[in-house]
Amino acid sequence: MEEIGFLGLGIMGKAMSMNLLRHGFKLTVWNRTLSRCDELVEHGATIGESPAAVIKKCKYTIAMLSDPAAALSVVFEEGGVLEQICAGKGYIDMSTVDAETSSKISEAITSKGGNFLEAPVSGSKKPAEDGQLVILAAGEKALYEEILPAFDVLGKKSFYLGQVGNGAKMKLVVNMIMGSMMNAFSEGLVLTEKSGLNPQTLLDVLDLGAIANPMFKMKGPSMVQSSYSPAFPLKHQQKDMRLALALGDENSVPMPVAAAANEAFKKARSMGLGDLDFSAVHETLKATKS
Ligand SMILES: NC(=O)C1=CN([C@@H]2O[C@H](COP(=O)(O)OP(=O)(O)OC[C@H]3O[C@@H](n4cnc5c(N)ncnc54)[C@H](OP(=O)(O)O)[C@@H]3O)[C@@H](O)[C@H]2O)C=CC1
Ligand SMILES: O=CCCC(=O)O
Repeated sequence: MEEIGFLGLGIMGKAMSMNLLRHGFKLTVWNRTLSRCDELVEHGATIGESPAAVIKKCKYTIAMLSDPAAALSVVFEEGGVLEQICAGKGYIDMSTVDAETSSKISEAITSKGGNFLEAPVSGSKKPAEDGQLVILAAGEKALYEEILPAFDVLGKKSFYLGQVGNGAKMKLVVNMIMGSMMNAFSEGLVLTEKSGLNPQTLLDVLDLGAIANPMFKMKGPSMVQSSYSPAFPLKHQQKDMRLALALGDENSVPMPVAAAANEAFKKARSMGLGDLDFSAVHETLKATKS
């Protein structure tokens, strides 16, 4: 396949680009904090000095950026994607953003003749390292088909969901459910301890029943030990709750459970826990229930 550009080498972008390099893809990478490119260069990537320089060099460029503000700035600011995007080039934004942000980016790219696909992912650091993400793509179908060889390396399954915005919405619904579940799980763990039971026994019981799931299994033991090394930073989960609640607002869908979960994530941010794993919301519940 043609050389691929990659913008944004945070937790996910680094793991995804390492995986592409391991599978023989040629990559040109860019990150706002340029030193984060060094490890990728050691593994064979080339550095592009700006998003525009990456777009100029590569037929396809993937972005994995923190939030709507970052996704917009990489496209629209000086040295950004728009300066070099043109007919025959494809831009694939895999960041988790809202449909409005994605549509703005899509309109700008397509007005210059480029092709656009949004493709947020379900799955975190480890699935990104192992090529086990679930890809929620929407936008230009032809670009989806052209980029499938890369998606096949990055993920275990890709969904094509139709028009731009549908991938963003699906991703926000999934993360809204995940954030709500994390809060219910955390309350259960606190209640277990406060009522004199062993939280490890709760984990064993949950894992054998109807609500067993990979998130409880993976995060439970570290939450019991108050250990929150970031796989999915809490500040990004709160961003996703906020964007999902706005989607609920737009569609007149009452979401009292998600709204309460969002407040808990906001509280965690106010306690300085935003850069820890989203499971650190557990600390806020422990604090309020002691
Ligand atoms: N971590 C996870 O488990 C998952 C995350 N996601 C989503 O993927 C995206 C990336 O997440 P993750 O890798 O965890 O996040 P990180 O916080 O680790 O990385 C964020 C990236 O965005 C860049 N960035 C932030 N602001 C700007 C800006 N204004 N201009 C240019 N670049 C900017 C950062 O650059 P710099 O290094 O300079 O700060 C960094 O490369 C998010 O949208 C997140 O919601 C989706 C699935 C799972
Ligand atoms: O957006 C982050 C999702 C994390 C996960 O699916 O485990």
